[in-house]
Amino acid sequence: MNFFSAVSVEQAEASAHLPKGDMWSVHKFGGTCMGTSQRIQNVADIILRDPSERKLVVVSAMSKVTDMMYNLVNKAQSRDDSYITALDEVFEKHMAAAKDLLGGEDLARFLSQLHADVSNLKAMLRAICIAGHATESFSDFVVGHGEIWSAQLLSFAIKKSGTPCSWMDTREVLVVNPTGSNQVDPDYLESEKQLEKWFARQPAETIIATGFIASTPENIPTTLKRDGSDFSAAIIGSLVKAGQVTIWTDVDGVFSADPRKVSEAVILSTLSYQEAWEMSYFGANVLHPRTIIPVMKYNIPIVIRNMFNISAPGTMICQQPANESGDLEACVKAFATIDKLSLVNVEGTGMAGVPGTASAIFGAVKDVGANVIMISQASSEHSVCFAVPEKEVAAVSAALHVRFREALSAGRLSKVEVIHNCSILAAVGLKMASTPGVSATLFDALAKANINVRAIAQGCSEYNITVVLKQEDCVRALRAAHSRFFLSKTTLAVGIIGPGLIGRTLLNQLKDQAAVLKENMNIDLRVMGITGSRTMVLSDTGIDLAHWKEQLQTGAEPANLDKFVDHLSENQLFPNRVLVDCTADTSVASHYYDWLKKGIHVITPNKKANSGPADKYLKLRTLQRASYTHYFYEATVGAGLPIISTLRGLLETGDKILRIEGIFSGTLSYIFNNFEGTRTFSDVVSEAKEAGYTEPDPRDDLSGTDVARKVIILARESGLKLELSDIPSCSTADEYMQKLPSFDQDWARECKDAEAAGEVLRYVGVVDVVNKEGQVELRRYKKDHPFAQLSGSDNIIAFTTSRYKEQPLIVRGPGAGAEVTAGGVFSDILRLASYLGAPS
Ligand SMILES: NC(=O)c1ccc[n+]([C@@H]2O[C@H](COP(=O)([O-])OP(=O)(O)OC[C@H]3O[C@@H](n4cnc5c(N)ncnc54)[C@H](O)[C@@H]3O)[C@@H](O)[C@H]2O)c1
Ligand SMILES: N[C@@H](CCO)C(=O)O
Ligand code: NA
Repeated sequence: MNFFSAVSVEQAEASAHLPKGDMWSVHKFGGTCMGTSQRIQNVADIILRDPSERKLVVVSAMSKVTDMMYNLVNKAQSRDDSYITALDEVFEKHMAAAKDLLGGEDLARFLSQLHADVSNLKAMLRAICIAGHATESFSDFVVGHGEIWSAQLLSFAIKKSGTPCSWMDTREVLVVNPTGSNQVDPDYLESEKQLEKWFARQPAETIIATGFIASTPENIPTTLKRDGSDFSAAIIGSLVKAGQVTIWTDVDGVFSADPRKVSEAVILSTLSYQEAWEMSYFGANVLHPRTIIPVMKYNIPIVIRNMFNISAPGTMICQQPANESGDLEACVKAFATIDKLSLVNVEGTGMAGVPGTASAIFGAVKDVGANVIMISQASSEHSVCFAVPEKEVAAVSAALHVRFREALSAGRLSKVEVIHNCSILAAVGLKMASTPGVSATLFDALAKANINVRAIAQGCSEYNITVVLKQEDCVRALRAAHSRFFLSKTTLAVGIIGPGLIGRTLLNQLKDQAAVLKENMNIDLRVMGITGSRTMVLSDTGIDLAHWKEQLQTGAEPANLDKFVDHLSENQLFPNRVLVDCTADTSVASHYYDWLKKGIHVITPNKKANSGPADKYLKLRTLQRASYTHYFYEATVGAGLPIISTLRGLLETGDKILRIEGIFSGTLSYIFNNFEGTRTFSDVVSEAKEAGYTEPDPRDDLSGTDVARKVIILARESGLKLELSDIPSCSTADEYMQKLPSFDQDWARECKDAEAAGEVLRYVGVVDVVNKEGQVELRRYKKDHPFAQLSGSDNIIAFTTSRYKEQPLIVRGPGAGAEVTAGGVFSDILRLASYLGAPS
């Protein structure tokens, strides 16, 4: 019966990776899987569920047993008598497991064999103890018992259910030649012969084989050394031409990146043999490369599965990975990193065209026994750089200085330089070779996370692209690259400074919209910190925006802007970070330069930076233009109205700005539109403040300073180098405003005069690009003029340009207020997300 027809859909899906037909299905269970009697029983159940007709199961010793066995040998060698009690512990462990698992005759048979083995071992260890020395084969013989006992236990556990099952001592079958470097080479021909003999003696359809152990051609017990039982399974898989080799472990499969470093890492459903190779080189928890070779020859798929989560389908390693979509994202399978490296750079004009330089360099490296992790040389041949482990670099550097002493002193080589504290980030994927844009995307992701790449290597096989970076940047780089290829969503860590009117409105808008953005646009916005002038709250994963106010009151710590910024910039979860300055503070604005320099994007409605001293402003803009770090400030002029973006659009497409004229103050607009003499002036000003139109200090509005700042911002945007002090005295507005309430008659008369002329009074700002000046003044406009038609807090801005000469381009609408301003800031955040790669 096919077991899977009787089980859940989930388990049926799990069978998708099981081989079909009468081919052998090979399984391997490591020590952890065989850790307890219960686990051995679970292993038996998994085997019994495999519908394949022929099954060969390779097992390791129960967990910790191999170490216990080596310990026995070591004790005996050093003539420490406690090897006897240590052997008793090994015996007890297996006896207890057997008693749990088995009963009756099976138990008796296992125990009597265990007894016999243990007394043999005791005799052998005594001999070792007397000699004070164990040969390698002695020790291999002793240690191999762990596998023998676990294979026997499992085979009895399977037999218990009525399924015939034999166990195989692989020392009778696997023949290997030691290679000297703690490795062995299988002798496939000889092993195949031995295997045929074994089958002739013991035809069986379910076989439990010992992992790890083998024999030399002289029939001396040995082990597969560091490649262990995975290698046994792969060799046996290739000998029986298995339909599949399943490696059972305690993880769901191969991850797209180290899940301890990248919480969004995903399990890969397929990997090619070469990709698995690359990943294992980079220390991913995959198979040892040697394990892949035997099965690769016969195109036998290897499947990595989690025995503690049977419903997970695992990762299939095979020749032609299925379900490849061919898109950019599918080309990069995984990312891996290696830390603690140094780059060595050998440089000089005397290298170009001189054969033998590379050989001399790497000869010297080899002489000190250092391992070269990657090499890069551009075709100018003026420098060769390579990465070696940090602990080997001193010797390498010394050897190169000795080897090239003459060349260095003659100036043919200019330097042998060491760059410490480096890491490698590698993107792995077979299809990178045939897909344009992969490296561009990788480097783009790194650039956008403000990560500097020190060296690059990519062979033409293109299984991997390797970049060397500063070790401190490595995890962030890994996350930036991983999120670009795997999440395809733009993740942004946001820090909000100044949760006043605009700040808290923005936080509310973010709260209401975050889920929609995530769902529809793959934009993941996380507010990692909020700071006011007295307290701040920080979070590593994102503040709950429904409760930030309470947190800022109760769970908060004293505000500290440096700490706040460090918290955001040291955040490892999201590579893209943005500070949103919702204050009107000059000192906060003075930090933008440093933040941009750190790769933190800046968004603000605060006008102080852009209307402050011109040299500082220019320095800021120059830095920002030269980097991938963004600075957006749409809400500084006309709040949420598209003023800056309209101006930019005109300029960037080659239009010439002649004049920008407008009503830039929502507060003044409101006052002009509502002060009709029936209410007191201070009442109307209070209304404007109440409505959220005024600056934190309303005198900025009433004095005309706020308008002057906006004129400066637009003038600079248009290329004029103006200072705030270049705007002819703005005090007119202040004086006018002050007079306004007390000289009601004057005010009424002025209005009347204007009215009689068919005109109205308006407080306007002008950027006169032609004459390179800015003005702020009270003007009279005809009633049919667009500037005369405003209501509420409306702003209106007219751009006269070469293209819009007869009729200016006009933007009009509410130019102050919490919702529209916060909306303008929010849309800058989304503009940033789209610059960073969010879908449009
Ligand atoms: N109100 C509008 O319609 C409008 C429109 C466009 C632009 N803006 C600009 O938006 C900004 C905010 O305006 P608002 O009305 O929300 O002001 P607000 O006074 O209500 O809020 C400012 C907040 O910043 C905090 N703050 C001040 N200095 C700080 C510091 N050094 N560190 C941390 N927090 C600090 C204050 O405590 C306050 O909570 C201003 O720059 C303003 O010019 C406002
Ligand atoms: N206080 C400003 C807010 C918009 O910058 C105004 O009244 O226009
Ligand atoms: Na705006």
